Amino acid sequence: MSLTAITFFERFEADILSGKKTLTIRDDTEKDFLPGSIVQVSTYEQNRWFCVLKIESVEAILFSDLSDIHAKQENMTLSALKNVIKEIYPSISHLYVISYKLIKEKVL
Ligand SMILES: CC(=O)Nc1ccn([C@H]2C[C@H](O)[C@@H](CO)O2)c(=O)n1
Repeated sequence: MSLTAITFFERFEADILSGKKTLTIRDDTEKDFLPGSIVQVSTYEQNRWFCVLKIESVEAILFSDLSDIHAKQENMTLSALKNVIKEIYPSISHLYVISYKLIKEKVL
């Protein structure tokens, strides 16, 4: 069964809405997004909807293989990205790179 919703920490909302952040790296509980599918996006903290994304790809990756290319698409340095991932997923080495496209922004 493919997933149809995802949450992000509020602190990443602006980067997603501006198009600066075009991928996220998750553990295997969030690997089942279907490329081409439409996903509703809310904040983790308040479950507040803020946009719609189209999934482009889902690819397995080892933590040790994360590179500057992934960091750039997260709008972070590689060391900042690795620190964020270590905080969220301590001691998990098998991860998934989920690439997406912003298709609908929040209308104020
Ligand atoms: C519940 C949960 O895990 N939520 C997450 C997980 C990851 N992110 C962001 C943080 C980084 O930018 C990438 C790397 O995992 O994805 C998130 O916003 N919320």
